[in-house]
Amino acid sequence: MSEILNLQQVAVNFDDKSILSDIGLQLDCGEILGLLGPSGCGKTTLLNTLAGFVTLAGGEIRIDGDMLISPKHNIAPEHRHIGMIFQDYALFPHLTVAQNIAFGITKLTKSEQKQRIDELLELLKLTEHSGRYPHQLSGGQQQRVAIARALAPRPKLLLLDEPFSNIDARLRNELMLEIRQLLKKLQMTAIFVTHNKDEVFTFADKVAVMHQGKLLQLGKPVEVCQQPNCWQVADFLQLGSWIPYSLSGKDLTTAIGTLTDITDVPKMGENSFLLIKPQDVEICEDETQGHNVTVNHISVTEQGYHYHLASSNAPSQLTFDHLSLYSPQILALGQHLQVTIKPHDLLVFAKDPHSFFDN
Ligand SMILES: Nc1ncnc2c1ncn2[C@@H]1O[C@H](COP(=O)(O)OP(=O)(O)OP(=O)(O)O)[C@@H](O)[C@H]1O
Repeated sequence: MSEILNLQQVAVNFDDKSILSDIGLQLDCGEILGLLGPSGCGKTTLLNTLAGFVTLAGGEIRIDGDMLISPKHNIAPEHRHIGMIFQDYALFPHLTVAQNIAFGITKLTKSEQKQRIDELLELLKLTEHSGRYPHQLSGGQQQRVAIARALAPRPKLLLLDEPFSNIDARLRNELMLEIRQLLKKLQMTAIFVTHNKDEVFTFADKVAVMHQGKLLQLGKPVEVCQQPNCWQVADFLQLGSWIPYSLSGKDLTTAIGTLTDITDVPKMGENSFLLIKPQDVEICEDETQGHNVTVNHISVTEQGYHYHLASSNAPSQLTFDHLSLYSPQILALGQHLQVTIKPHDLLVFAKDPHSFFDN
């Protein structure tokens, strides 16, 4: 598959302050990338840099192989063949749906314009709304118009800044699936920004997790979930709970049990914690064993209950106050119980004292 986008060591500064540094990523034709990360990490700045609204301080961007953008060689936004969809859609309020879509294709002949507009109206199920103004449309319909307008000039890359944040939760999933199918049908390469990990898993082929202007991890959603490469990625994606542990030979001990004969013994560094995913914890049915945790919060989920557990009776260096357990079983607040860790591939990370989730 041909490469549409290649970024090497991209850097951006605002007022001499580094906002993006050492960003490298590649996208093949038709791939959809979800950009994820905490507020202020630089997601929108990266989209604006690709679109040409922000200039590079370092590195290079290559679009479709032959277009090279670097600090010494800038290319104006209108010549980059990139379509952008803003969070508030930025439709022209005084233009109809059809006129909004026509905005970027005025160089085509009138009949070519009409053919392209009709095609897009049909593709985005807007035909019956073509004469309406943006204020006469729902949020979802306005978003379709924004997508149609961005697709009209046949861009090589589509950028979407939080495309689903203004859509009510009930329609969001349906719309995400529909737009994903549309982009796939058109073999359109796209990058979208989101705060929501569920959107990434529904909409993206690849996920890029950013933190403080850097790209921490890039990969398929399933890879990033199963093998997060650092504490920030695992924690931002809320992959599990962090509990302390101690190591003795091949035995790894926690407040909820010891895993023996660990072959891949994780190195214990300062501030290292074990990541426990909800599927790694199970309740021991044998009540004669006593208890090692207490239920200190309960929330209801579609599948059952989400319990927050705190360790009880553990030596002080192994205590924890938050371990997630999902179960259909009904437990009471304050109830003591015994849980164990199922043997699994251990994920151990050092906690960064300055990371965003500590604030
Ligand atoms: N025009 C600007 N001038 C100076 N600093 C800016 C400018 N635009 C953004 N920044 C700073 O750059 C950093 C990254 O901002 P950006 O909007 O790209 O983050 P983001 O990840 O998209 O955040 P959010 O998720 O909240 O939209 C922030 O610290 C922000 O304050």
